Amino acid sequence: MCDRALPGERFIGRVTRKKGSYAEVQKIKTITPHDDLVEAPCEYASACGGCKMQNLLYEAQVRAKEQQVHELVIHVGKFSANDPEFANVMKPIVPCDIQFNYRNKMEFSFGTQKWLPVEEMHERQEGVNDYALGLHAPGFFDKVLNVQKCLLQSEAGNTVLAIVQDCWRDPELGLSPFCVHKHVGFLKHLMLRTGSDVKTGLPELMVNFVTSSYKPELLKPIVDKISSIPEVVSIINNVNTSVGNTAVGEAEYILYGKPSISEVLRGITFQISANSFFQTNTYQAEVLYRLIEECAGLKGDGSEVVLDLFCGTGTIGLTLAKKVKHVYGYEMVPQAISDARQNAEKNGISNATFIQGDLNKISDNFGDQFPRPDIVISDPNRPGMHMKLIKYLLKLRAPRLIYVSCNPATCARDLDYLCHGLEEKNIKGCYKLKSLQPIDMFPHTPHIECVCLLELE
Ligand SMILES: C[S@@+](CC[C@H](N)C(=O)[O-])C[C@H]1O[C@@H](n2cnc3c(N)ncnc32)[C@H](O)[C@@H]1O
Repeated sequence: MCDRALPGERFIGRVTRKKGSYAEVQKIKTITPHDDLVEAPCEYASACGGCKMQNLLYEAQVRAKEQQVHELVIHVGKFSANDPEFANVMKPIVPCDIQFNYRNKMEFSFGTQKWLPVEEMHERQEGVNDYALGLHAPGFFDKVLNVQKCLLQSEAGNTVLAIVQDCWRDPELGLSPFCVHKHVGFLKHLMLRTGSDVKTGLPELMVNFVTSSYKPELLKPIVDKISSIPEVVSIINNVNTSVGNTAVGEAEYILYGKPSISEVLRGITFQISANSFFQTNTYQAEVLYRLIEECAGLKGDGSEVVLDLFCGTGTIGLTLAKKVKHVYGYEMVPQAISDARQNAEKNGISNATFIQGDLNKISDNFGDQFPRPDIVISDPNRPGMHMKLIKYLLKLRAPRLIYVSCNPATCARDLDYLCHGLEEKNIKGCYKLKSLQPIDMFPHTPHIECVCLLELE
């Protein structure tokens, strides 16, 4: 593993960590650059931890992602490339047609220590504050790269960011960034979410200030400025009094406008509140959900039961609900469950039930609340599925299982358990991998999404 090394590039590196056949390498000098090297359009690309592949031609980015999925499926998933069916199973990656302004959510941090590249260190002045608003420098929880603009977020998001950048350091406002070492200061994060007005289709924006205490009078001057932007329909204040620096607050206040924004996916309208999960690339989520529906192979006669695991705000299940008998969704975050129920109601969907629960801690009676599903959709976050859930699914033996994953490494591991079992734990696999479709949801970043179809053997 080497940060910022491009696939195919030849370079000199220093091994910084080694364990068995795994090594971490720090790049020192490029010998032969990658053939598809391009100039990154973003001025922060070389320092920001987000777009690590922006200096690689987009076509080469997706080729590299596809290759990575292939290798993981073979080495971690233990599927054989010599199997004549393997080539049919592995589908070519679906690229994203929109490579900039695609993110509907950005979380910027306020920091007391601005991160500067070595060549700009001399600009630092004694006694002058070093405050920053932007993205964490890779590997530093306390240093923030100051950014004026992010090419991945919406234009409206960049307008708000520019206004906040313009005024938040003004001493007259009395605002201070939260210091992660001393645990003092007020402003923790600025979260920007973009949705779209259901009637007009125009962008609508939620601005969420995460602060260490509730002092609306301190935010009022900034709130007054940004609420004048027509796209801004919601300004929220999440208060997080803990010493931790997460963006989720224990209390939420509305400073302006609505408590949530909306977005339309596959004809269904979704309400999105400040802390609920929603696919971050709306354009490509439309493509992803179409692929999931194709994999589901629904009969369309309203006879099938779908179990939607890790359902978030119910998006996948709700887009299928009109064609099936019933959807049962499971999710850990109570706010997401409440959004899912409201989303069902607002769209006139009465055949969907959403249940809050931790899928890492399922008990022996898990499953008593729903009939045996015809189709299971599982969309866990990066750590993948807990062994308890995998054992449950192997016992449940639903005819079709669609595994949606944002981490091909844990996806390959879980596919191995589901298809090949785990001998040392006496677990027998019972599924056959029918197709694995990588899809690029996040151009310029190393992230890869996969949709896998498994059928009962
Ligand atoms: C990748 S998201 C998928 C959300 C949804 N399927 C969608 O497409 O919008 C994963 C979801 O799993 C939820 N989650 C994470 N760990 C969980 C757990 N242990 N039990 C239940 N839900 C969990 C997260 O809150 C998040 O909403």
